[in-house]
Amino acid sequence: MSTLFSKGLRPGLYAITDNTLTPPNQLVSAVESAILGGAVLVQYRDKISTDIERLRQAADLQSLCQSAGVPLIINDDPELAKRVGAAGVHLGQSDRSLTEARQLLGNQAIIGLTCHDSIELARQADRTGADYLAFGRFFHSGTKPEAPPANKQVLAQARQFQRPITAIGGINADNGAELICSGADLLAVVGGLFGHQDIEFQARRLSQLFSDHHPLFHSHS
Ligand SMILES: Cc1ncc(COP(=O)(O)OP(=O)(O)O)c(N)n1
Ligand SMILES: Cc1nc(C(=O)O)sc1CCOP(=O)(O)O
Ligand SMILES: [Mg+2]
Repeated sequence: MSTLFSKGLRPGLYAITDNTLTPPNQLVSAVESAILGGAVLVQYRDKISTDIERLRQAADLQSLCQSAGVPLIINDDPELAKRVGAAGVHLGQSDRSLTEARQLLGNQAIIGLTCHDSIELARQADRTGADYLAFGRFFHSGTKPEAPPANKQVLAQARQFQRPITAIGGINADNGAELICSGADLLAVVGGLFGHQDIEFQARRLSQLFSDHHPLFHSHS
Protein backbone atom coordinates (compact mmCIF):
# COMPACT_ATOMS: atom_id res chain seq x y z
CA MET A 1 0.00 0.00 0.00
CA SER A 2 1.28 3.50 -0.86
CA THR A 3 2.81 5.62 1.92
CA LEU A 4 -0.16 7.99 1.45
CA PHE A 5 -2.14 5.56 3.57
CA SER A 6 -1.43 4.92 7.24
CA LYS A 7 -3.29 4.30 10.51
CA GLY A 8 -5.43 1.62 8.84
CA LEU A 9 -6.75 3.94 6.11
CA ARG A 10 -7.06 2.47 2.62
CA PRO A 11 -8.92 3.43 -0.55
CA GLY A 12 -12.55 2.39 -0.69
CA LEU A 13 -16.06 2.98 0.57
CA TYR A 14 -16.49 5.23 3.63
CA ALA A 15 -19.90 4.39 5.13
CA ILE A 16 -21.55 7.21 7.13
CA THR A 17 -24.55 6.47 9.33
CA ASP A 18 -27.73 8.54 9.54
CA ASN A 19 -30.49 8.24 12.16
CA THR A 20 -33.33 9.15 9.83
CA LEU A 21 -32.40 6.34 7.43
CA THR A 22 -31.47 3.73 10.05
CA PRO A 23 -33.43 3.34 13.30
CA PRO A 24 -31.24 2.78 16.38
CA ASN A 25 -32.25 -0.87 16.72
CA GLN A 26 -30.99 -1.57 13.16
CA LEU A 27 -27.79 0.48 13.33
CA VAL A 28 -25.35 -2.33 14.06
CA SER A 29 -26.81 -4.72 11.50
CA ALA A 30 -26.91 -1.97 8.86
CA VAL A 31 -23.23 -1.15 9.41
CA GLU A 32 -22.40 -4.87 9.49
CA SER A 33 -23.97 -5.18 6.03
CA ALA A 34 -21.94 -2.22 4.77
CA ILE A 35 -18.74 -3.86 6.07
CA LEU A 36 -19.68 -7.23 4.55
CA GLY A 37 -20.11 -5.38 1.25
CA GLY A 38 -16.60 -3.95 1.54
CA ALA A 39 -16.73 -0.65 3.46
CA VAL A 40 -13.17 0.20 4.59
CA LEU A 41 -14.06 3.06 6.95
CA VAL A 42 -17.19 3.84 9.03
CA GLN A 43 -18.37 7.16 10.48
CA TYR A 44 -20.95 7.45 13.24
CA ARG A 45 -22.83 10.68 12.40
CA ASP A 46 -25.72 11.46 14.72
CA LYS A 47 -27.06 14.97 15.21
CA ILE A 48 -30.25 14.14 17.13
CA SER A 49 -29.82 11.43 19.77
CA THR A 50 -29.19 12.17 23.44
CA ASP A 51 -25.68 11.89 24.88
CA ILE A 52 -26.56 8.56 26.51
CA GLU A 53 -27.94 7.14 23.27
CA ARG A 54 -24.94 8.37 21.31
CA LEU A 55 -22.58 6.79 23.81
CA ARG A 56 -24.35 3.42 23.57
CA GLN A 57 -24.56 3.46 19.78
CA ALA A 58 -20.96 4.57 19.33
CA ALA A 59 -19.79 1.84 21.75
CA ASP A 60 -21.79 -0.81 19.86
CA LEU A 61 -20.33 0.33 16.55
CA GLN A 62 -16.83 0.37 18.01
CA SER A 63 -17.19 -3.31 19.08
CA LEU A 64 -18.39 -4.23 15.60
CA CYS A 65 -15.72 -2.23 13.75
CA GLN A 66 -12.93 -3.48 15.99
CA SER A 67 -13.90 -7.12 15.36
CA ALA A 68 -14.10 -6.43 11.63
CA GLY A 69 -10.78 -4.55 11.50
CA VAL A 70 -12.44 -1.43 10.09
CA PRO A 71 -11.62 1.95 11.70
CA LEU A 72 -14.55 3.82 13.26
CA ILE A 73 -14.63 7.61 12.98
CA ILE A 74 -16.93 9.72 15.18
CA ASN A 75 -18.40 12.85 13.61
CA ASP A 76 -17.92 16.18 15.43
CA ASP A 77 -17.13 14.80 18.89
CA PRO A 78 -13.52 14.00 19.92
CA GLU A 79 -14.59 13.29 23.53
CA LEU A 80 -17.01 10.58 22.39
CA ALA A 81 -14.29 9.14 20.14
CA LYS A 82 -11.95 8.93 23.12
CA ARG A 83 -14.59 7.49 25.40
CA VAL A 84 -15.43 4.55 23.12
CA GLY A 85 -11.87 4.01 21.84
CA ALA A 86 -12.75 4.89 18.25
CA ALA A 87 -10.00 5.26 15.64
CA GLY A 88 -10.64 8.98 15.18
CA VAL A 89 -12.89 11.91 14.49
CA HIS A 90 -14.20 13.95 11.56
CA LEU A 91 -14.23 17.72 12.01
CA GLY A 92 -15.85 20.44 9.92
CA GLN A 93 -14.91 24.11 9.68
CA SER A 94 -17.33 25.00 12.52
CA ASP A 95 -16.31 22.12 14.78
CA ARG A 96 -13.51 21.87 17.34
CA SER A 97 -10.01 22.51 16.03
CA LEU A 98 -7.76 19.73 14.83
CA THR A 99 -5.12 20.83 17.33
CA GLU A 100 -7.51 20.37 20.28
CA ALA A 101 -8.68 17.00 18.95
CA ARG A 102 -5.08 15.87 18.39
CA GLN A 103 -4.17 16.79 21.96
CA LEU A 104 -7.07 14.75 23.26
CA LEU A 105 -6.76 11.73 20.96
CA GLY A 106 -3.02 11.51 20.26
CA ASN A 107 -0.87 11.05 17.19
CA GLN A 108 -2.27 7.65 16.26
CA ALA A 109 -5.83 8.98 15.88
CA ILE A 110 -7.27 9.49 12.40
CA ILE A 111 -8.50 13.09 12.11
CA GLY A 112 -10.33 14.05 8.92
CA LEU A 113 -11.19 17.60 7.96
CA THR A 114 -13.90 19.10 5.75
CA CYS A 115 -12.37 21.34 3.07
CA HIS A 116 -15.57 21.99 1.03
CA ASP A 117 -14.36 23.11 -2.44
CA SER A 118 -11.28 24.96 -1.24
CA ILE A 119 -7.62 24.23 -1.91
CA GLU A 120 -6.77 26.94 0.64
CA LEU A 121 -8.68 25.06 3.37
CA ALA A 122 -6.94 21.88 2.21
CA ARG A 123 -3.54 23.60 2.51
CA GLN A 124 -4.36 24.60 6.11
CA ALA A 125 -5.62 21.09 6.87
CA ASP A 126 -2.42 19.63 5.43
CA ARG A 127 -0.26 21.98 7.52
CA THR A 128 -2.10 21.12 10.72
CA GLY A 129 -1.68 17.38 10.10
CA ALA A 130 -5.10 16.17 8.92
CA ASP A 131 -5.08 12.45 8.10
CA TYR A 132 -7.49 12.86 5.20
CA LEU A 133 -9.00 15.81 3.33
CA ALA A 134 -12.75 15.78 2.58
CA PHE A 135 -14.29 17.68 -0.35
CA GLY A 136 -17.94 18.06 -1.33
CA ARG A 137 -20.72 18.09 -2.00
CA PHE A 138 -20.38 16.76 -5.54
CA PHE A 139 -24.04 15.97 -6.26
CA HIS A 140 -27.42 16.82 -4.79
CA SER A 141 -27.56 15.46 -1.25
CA GLY A 142 -30.82 14.45 0.41
CA THR A 143 -28.93 14.13 3.69
CA LYS A 144 -27.41 17.62 3.65
CA PRO A 145 -28.93 19.66 0.80
CA GLU A 146 -27.50 22.90 2.18
CA ALA A 147 -23.87 21.73 1.93
CA PRO A 148 -21.97 24.01 -0.49
CA PRO A 149 -21.40 22.52 -3.95
CA ALA A 150 -17.97 21.42 -5.14
CA ASN A 151 -16.38 20.86 -8.52
CA LYS A 152 -14.55 17.59 -9.11
CA GLN A 153 -11.46 19.49 -10.38
CA VAL A 154 -10.62 20.20 -6.73
CA LEU A 155 -9.88 16.48 -6.27
CA ALA A 156 -7.06 16.50 -8.84
CA GLN A 157 -5.65 19.74 -7.40
CA ALA A 158 -5.64 18.25 -3.89
CA ARG A 159 -3.29 15.43 -4.92
CA GLN A 160 -0.40 17.87 -4.30
CA PHE A 161 -0.88 17.37 -0.53
CA GLN A 162 -0.11 13.64 -0.52
CA ARG A 163 -2.98 12.94 1.86
CA PRO A 164 -5.90 10.57 1.29
CA ILE A 165 -8.74 12.41 -0.44
CA THR A 166 -12.40 11.83 0.45
CA ALA A 167 -15.33 12.86 -1.73
CA ILE A 168 -18.80 13.32 -0.24
CA GLY A 169 -22.29 14.49 -1.17
CA GLY A 170 -24.96 12.67 -3.17
CA ILE A 171 -22.64 9.83 -4.16
CA ASN A 172 -23.99 6.47 -5.25
CA ALA A 173 -22.86 3.43 -7.23
CA ASP A 174 -23.92 5.07 -10.51
CA ASN A 175 -22.07 8.39 -10.15
CA GLY A 176 -19.04 7.55 -7.96
CA ALA A 177 -16.63 6.32 -10.67
CA GLU A 178 -15.98 9.81 -12.06
CA LEU A 179 -14.88 11.02 -8.62
CA ILE A 180 -12.39 8.16 -8.24
CA CYS A 181 -11.10 8.90 -11.75
CA SER A 182 -10.73 12.57 -10.71
CA GLY A 183 -8.60 11.68 -7.68
CA ALA A 184 -10.81 10.51 -4.78
CA ASP A 185 -9.41 7.73 -2.57
CA LEU A 186 -12.52 7.35 -0.43
CA LEU A 187 -16.18 7.80 -1.34
CA ALA A 188 -18.16 8.89 1.74
CA VAL A 189 -21.76 7.78 1.31
CA VAL A 190 -24.92 8.09 3.41
CA GLY A 191 -28.12 7.88 1.31
CA GLY A 192 -26.56 5.97 -1.60
CA LEU A 193 -25.86 3.18 0.90
CA PHE A 194 -28.13 3.29 3.97
CA GLY A 195 -31.07 4.65 1.95
CA HIS A 196 -31.38 1.26 0.21
CA GLN A 197 -33.01 -1.96 1.37
CA ASP A 198 -30.03 -4.07 0.32
CA ILE A 199 -27.15 -2.28 1.99
CA GLU A 200 -24.63 -5.06 1.40
CA PHE A 201 -25.37 -5.10 -2.32
CA GLN A 202 -24.93 -1.31 -2.64
CA ALA A 203 -21.71 -1.50 -0.62
CA ARG A 204 -20.43 -4.16 -3.01
CA ARG A 205 -21.31 -2.01 -6.03
CA LEU A 206 -19.60 1.04 -4.50
CA SER A 207 -16.53 -1.00 -3.51
CA GLN A 208 -16.29 -2.49 -7.00
CA LEU A 209 -15.78 1.05 -8.35
CA PHE A 210 -12.39 1.08 -6.60
CA SER A 211 -11.30 -2.26 -8.10
CA ASP A 212 -12.33 -0.91 -11.50
CA HIS A 213 -10.98 2.65 -11.30
CA HIS A 214 -8.62 3.39 -8.38
CA PRO A 215 -4.91 3.52 -9.41
CA LEU A 216 -3.72 1.52 -6.38
CA PHE A 217 -5.67 -1.50 -7.54
CA HIS A 218 -3.87 -1.35 -10.89
CA SER A 219 -0.39 -0.72 -9.49
CA HIS A 220 2.30 -3.34 -10.11
CA SER A 221 4.68 -1.99 -7.44
C1 LIG B 1 -16.14 12.38 5.32
C2 LIG B 1 -16.92 13.58 5.72
N1 LIG B 1 -16.80 14.68 4.98
C3 LIG B 1 -17.49 15.80 5.32
C4 LIG B 1 -18.31 15.78 6.42
C5 LIG B 1 -19.06 17.02 6.83
O1 LIG B 1 -18.56 17.53 8.06
P1 LIG B 1 -19.12 18.95 8.58
O2 LIG B 1 -18.81 19.97 7.56
O3 LIG B 1 -18.64 19.15 9.95
O4 LIG B 1 -20.67 18.72 8.60
P2 LIG B 1 -21.51 17.70 9.53
O5 LIG B 1 -21.27 16.30 9.00
O6 LIG B 1 -21.04 17.82 10.93
O7 LIG B 1 -22.93 18.12 9.31
C6 LIG B 1 -18.41 14.60 7.16
N2 LIG B 1 -19.19 14.49 8.23
N3 LIG B 1 -17.70 13.51 6.79
C1 LIG C 1 -22.53 15.15 5.86
C2 LIG C 1 -22.28 15.76 4.54
N1 LIG C 1 -21.28 16.69 4.35
C3 LIG C 1 -21.26 17.11 3.09
C4 LIG C 1 -20.30 18.12 2.62
O1 LIG C 1 -20.35 18.48 1.43
O2 LIG C 1 -19.49 18.54 3.43
S1 LIG C 1 -22.44 16.41 2.12
C5 LIG C 1 -23.00 15.48 3.41
C6 LIG C 1 -24.13 14.50 3.30
C7 LIG C 1 -23.70 13.20 2.66
O3 LIG C 1 -24.81 12.37 2.57
P1 LIG C 1 -25.32 11.77 1.20
O4 LIG C 1 -24.35 10.72 0.79
O5 LIG C 1 -26.67 11.16 1.54
O6 LIG C 1 -25.46 12.89 0.23
MG1 LIG D 1 -19.28 18.58 11.75
